[in-house]
Amino acid sequence: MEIFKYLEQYDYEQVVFCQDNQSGLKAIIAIHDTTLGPALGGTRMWTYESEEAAIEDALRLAKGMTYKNAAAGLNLGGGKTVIIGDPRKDKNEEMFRAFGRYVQGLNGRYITAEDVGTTVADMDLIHEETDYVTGISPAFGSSGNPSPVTAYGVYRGMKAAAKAAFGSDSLEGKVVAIQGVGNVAYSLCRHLHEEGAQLIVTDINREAVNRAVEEFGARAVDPNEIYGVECDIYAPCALGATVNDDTIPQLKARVIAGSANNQLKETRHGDLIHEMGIVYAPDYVINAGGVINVADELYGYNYERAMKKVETIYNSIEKVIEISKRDGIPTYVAADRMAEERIERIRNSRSQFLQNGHNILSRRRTR
Ligand SMILES: NC(=O)C1=CN([C@@H]2O[C@H](COP(=O)(O)OP(=O)(O)OC[C@H]3O[C@@H](n4cnc5c(N)ncnc54)[C@H](O)[C@@H]3O)[C@@H](O)[C@H]2O)C=CC1
Ligand SMILES: CC(C)CC(=O)C(=O)O
Repeated sequence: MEIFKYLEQYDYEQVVFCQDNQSGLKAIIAIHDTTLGPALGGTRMWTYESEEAAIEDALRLAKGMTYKNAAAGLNLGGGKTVIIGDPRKDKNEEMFRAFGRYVQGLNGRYITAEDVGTTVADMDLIHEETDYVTGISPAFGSSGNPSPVTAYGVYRGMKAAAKAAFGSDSLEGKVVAIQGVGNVAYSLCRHLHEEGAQLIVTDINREAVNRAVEEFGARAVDPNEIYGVECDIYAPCALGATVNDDTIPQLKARVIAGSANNQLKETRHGDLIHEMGIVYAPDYVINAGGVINVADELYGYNYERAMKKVETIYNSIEKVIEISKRDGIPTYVAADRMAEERIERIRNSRSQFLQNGHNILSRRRTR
C-alpha cells in the first residue's frame, strides 16, 4: 500500500502508529475527518494477516466513522484504532495504559470506545491514563457497554428495511440469518426472538452459537453455509466485506441489515445488490446506536435521551430507502450523500463565524 497516496485519495487527516516494547502494544490510530468535531470511534483488537491489513482496516473503519457520525447527526468526526494482537491471549494492563497515553497525547482530537475484541474493562484501563475514552464502567457516570444499544438500533433499522421489502415492519415469522453471534448479535437475537422471528446463526466460536441455540431456539449452520440459507433477512454481524463476489450469488435474502462495519467489500457490490432488488440498510446508518449512546457521555450521560436518538435509526433507514427509490440510486449512495451534505453544511457555516469570535473571547479571558 502506498500510504500517502491512499490518505490523499480519501482525504485522511492523520495516522498515528503506537508502539510499546514492554507491553507489546502495536496500534494504529486513524483520524479521517474532524470537520464536525473530535474523531470518535472504537478500538478493535484483532489478529491481522499482515501489518498492511491492519492499517487498511483502521483506515476503512475510521472513514466509516466519519460517515456514521455525520449521518447520525452527531457533532463528531471519524476515527478508529486497531490494536494488533489476539484479544484472548495478548491483552495486559500495561498495553491498554500505554495506548491510553497515546490517546491522551492527541489532546482530544480522538476519543475511543469499544469495538471487536475490546471490553468495558479494557476501556477502564485506558481511562486510567486519559479522559478521552467512552463506554467505561457506569460507576464513572459512563454509558457502559455500547453493544446492547447498537443491537437495539440494528433491530429498529431492520424493521424499517423489512417494511420496504415486505410491506410491513413486523418481523414475526421472518427468517433472519445472523453471521457472528457476539456482543451485538446476541442482544439482537433477543429482540428478534421476542418478536417471533426465526433465527439461523453461525459463528467461528462454538460457545457463542450454542448460547443462541439454547436461549433463542436458533438453528446453527457452519460459517460458510450462512450466505446460502433460505431466509428473508441476512444480518452480517461479524467482520466486514462479507457482501462480495463470492457471497452475492448465494444470497436468498431480500434484505441485508446487520451490525458489521464495512459490509460491502467494494462499492460496486452495493450497486449489484441494488440491481438485484435487495434492500440494503447501509451499515453505518443502521449500526450507529452504539456511537450515539457513547457520544451522549459528552453531555453528561442520560440513557433516555440517548435511546430517543437511537430510535431515529428507524427513520434514517426509511429516509435512505426513500432517497434511493426517488433518485434511482443504491441505498449506500443515498446514505453517503446524506452524510457528505451534513459535513459540507457544517463546514461552511462554521467558517462564517467561529474563528474571530473565538479569538476575541480567549484574549478577553487572559487579560
Ligand atoms: N459493539 C458495538 O457496539 C458495535 C459493533 N459494530 C460492529 O458490529 C460487528 C460485531 O461487533 P461485536 O458484536 O461488538 O463484536 P464481537 O467480537 O463481540 O462479535 C463478533 C462475532 O463474530 C464472530 N466471527 C468472526 N469472524 C467470523 C466468521 N468468519 N464467521 C462467523 N462468525 C465470525 C466472532 O467469533 C464473534 O463472536 C463488528 O463488525 C463491529 O465493528 C458496529 C457498531 C457498534
Ligand atoms: C463501538 C462504538 C461505540 C463506536 C464504533 O467504533 C462503531 O460504531 O463502530
